[in-house]
Amino acid sequence: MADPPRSHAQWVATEYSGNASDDDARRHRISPANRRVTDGLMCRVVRACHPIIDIGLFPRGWSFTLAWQVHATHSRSFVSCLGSRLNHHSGPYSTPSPRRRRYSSAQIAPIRTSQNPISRIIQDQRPKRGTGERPLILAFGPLAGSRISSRRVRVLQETSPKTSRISGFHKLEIAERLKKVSEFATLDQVHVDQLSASSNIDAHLADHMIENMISTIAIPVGVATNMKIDGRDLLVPMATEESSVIAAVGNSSRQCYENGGFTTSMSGTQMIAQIQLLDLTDPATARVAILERRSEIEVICNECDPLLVRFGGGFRDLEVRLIEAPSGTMVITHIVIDTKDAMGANAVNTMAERLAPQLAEWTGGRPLLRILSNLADRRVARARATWRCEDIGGEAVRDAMIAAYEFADTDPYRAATHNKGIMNGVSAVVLATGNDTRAVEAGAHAYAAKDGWYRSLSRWEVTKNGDLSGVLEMPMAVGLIGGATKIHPTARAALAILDVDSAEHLARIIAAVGLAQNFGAMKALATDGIQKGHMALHAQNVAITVGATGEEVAEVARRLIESKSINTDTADKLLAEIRGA
Ligand SMILES: CC(C)(COP(=O)([O-])OP(=O)([O-])OC[C@H]1O[C@@H](n2cnc3c(N)ncnc32)[C@H](O)[C@@H]1OP(=O)([O-])[O-])[C@@H](O)C(=O)NCCC(=O)NCCSC(=O)C[C@@](C)(O)CC(=O)[O-]
Ligand SMILES: NC(=O)C1=CN([C@@H]2O[C@H](COP(=O)(O)OP(=O)(O)OC[C@H]3O[C@@H](n4cnc5c(N)ncnc54)[C@H](O)[C@@H]3O)[C@@H](O)[C@H]2O)C=CC1
Repeated sequence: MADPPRSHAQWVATEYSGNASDDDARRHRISPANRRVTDGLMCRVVRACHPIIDIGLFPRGWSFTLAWQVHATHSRSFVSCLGSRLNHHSGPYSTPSPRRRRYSSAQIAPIRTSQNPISRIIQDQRPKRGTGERPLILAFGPLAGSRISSRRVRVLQETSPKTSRISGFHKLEIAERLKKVSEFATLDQVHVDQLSASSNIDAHLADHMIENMISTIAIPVGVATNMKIDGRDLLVPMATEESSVIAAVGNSSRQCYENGGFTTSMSGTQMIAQIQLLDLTDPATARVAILERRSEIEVICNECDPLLVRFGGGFRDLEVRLIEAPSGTMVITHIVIDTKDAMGANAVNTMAERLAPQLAEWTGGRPLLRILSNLADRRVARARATWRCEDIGGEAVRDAMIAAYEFADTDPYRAATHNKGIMNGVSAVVLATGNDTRAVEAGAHAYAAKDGWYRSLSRWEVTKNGDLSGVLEMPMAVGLIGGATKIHPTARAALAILDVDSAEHLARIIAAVGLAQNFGAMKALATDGIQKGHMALHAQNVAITVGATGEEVAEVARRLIESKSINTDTADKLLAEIRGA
């Protein structure tokens, strides 16, 4: 077999034969079971032969031809080993039989095709006219598991061979990157224009914020009204793509506004970084040896970030835990750092990396991971509010909401959705202020499981006056310094609307929004159901989906709500009516 060319990708094919009867083979081609089997086979092959891309499976009679793309980076031995692996993995659709053909690696040969290898293979494998058989074409890699339509086949023919291996992509200008993406994905001009459009963040700033940047995506920012937090009236900016989220916060806050709104507090602004030590024969001794070095550790950590120390932050505490793992006992050191107005991930990661070699020297252990924990349980924001029974619709509503809460607190299936509702509010403020949504979300869900099972982040009770009281406590690692908070102009503007003077202040506001959101969703669910309010607001999106523009949007939405059938079919008809079609 010839070496694969070093400059471009090429297609290589081999043929597989099953020992199934012709009837079975015919069934193979049409049955979902076979689809699963062949998909499974190919998944394993793909895994085994990574980084192959674009594998096609083409039935011919009762045999299959596999074709895959080989790249310049693939060595001859790599290509050769494919054969044995494919043979090895071909079991699931072939029962043992002498009739089964097995292919040695030597029999795998590049298909000699000119410019259209895929089209050639497809033609080769197409059943004869008049047999009534339709070729089944399964694609893998970029088209994983899909049955390729003739249009997709055309696209494949036109664009293959294509590769995602683009060295130096990050060094290109934004426009050049976009051109490459557009060629790779054969984008229509309308998509290219959309991706090139400017937004309220300068493209060059965005290019510095992330890697391989080609565009920006604008998420609507709204403000929640009616919020009174710790006696102060606030408008809270929220960035979200979901309708009814901001309305719910305003509506919930309205209902407790006269009763004082929200009261908030916070446990502190401390973050934990973990350092993992392995290979210790005497982990208990190592643990104590580390604890003895507390003051040295404090110095090492604080020396990493004099600016943080100047702002009143720095080392606060030390914990050392022993974790039993299958490979032995791990010694896990926690450094607890007050990161003040920074979220603090970079700050504590630097300290953990600086400290790790010292821990190794003191204990003889092997340091491995050195990274913050997103379970920021030393940075818990709290919010509470009481809704007067008469302000929320009476005892029946209150009791229904308590029952809704109890469901969430005892059933993880419900708790996940309940907490998602809380995060609708939380993540929207976190995003609007340029903070790290994933960090806060990870912390929230880990905290929700802190008692050993996944439960509600909020607690709801009936007060002695018969009112409804809600409490939310959750880790809130957000900052005013660092990350995107200082550099994203929209985040800066959002922080200006909030007029917050510390990360703690911001975290407390976010907790209040989370509680308001939770109240709104629970009340809707326990009374009218979510669709009434949510879908009424979502109706505008449905109108836009079917092509309504300008004033048509509100009109189609209005008629959709009236019709009580908020879906695209109805919207289509209503739009046609409005346009007099
Ligand atoms: C949607 C509402 C607020 C309607 O509630 P409503 O009582 O019909 O509203 P209203 O028209 O009587 O207005 C009352 C107030 O709501 C606000 N409001 C009302 N409409 C707007 C609007 N267009 N834009 C901005 N604010 C609005 C506004 O504050 C207004 O006061 P006003 O300004 O008139 O003095 C209510 O039904 C609600 O809160 N529903 C819950 C919505 C929700 O949770 N959405 C999230 C998406 S669903 C989800 O993802 C989470 C979930 C539900 O699965 C979580 C879970 O399961 O727990
Ligand atoms: N698992 C995770 O959550 C991870 C998150 N990140 C990212 O880390 C970034 C946040 O890291 P940071 O350390 O906050 O950012 P940063 O390193 O940009 O800024 C923090 C630094 O700002 C200085 N500073 C100035 N004024 C300060 C004040 N008043 N209070 C506190 N520090 C002050 C301090 O030197 C401090 O170390 C986010 O972008 C996050 O997405 C990074 C790694 C992991």
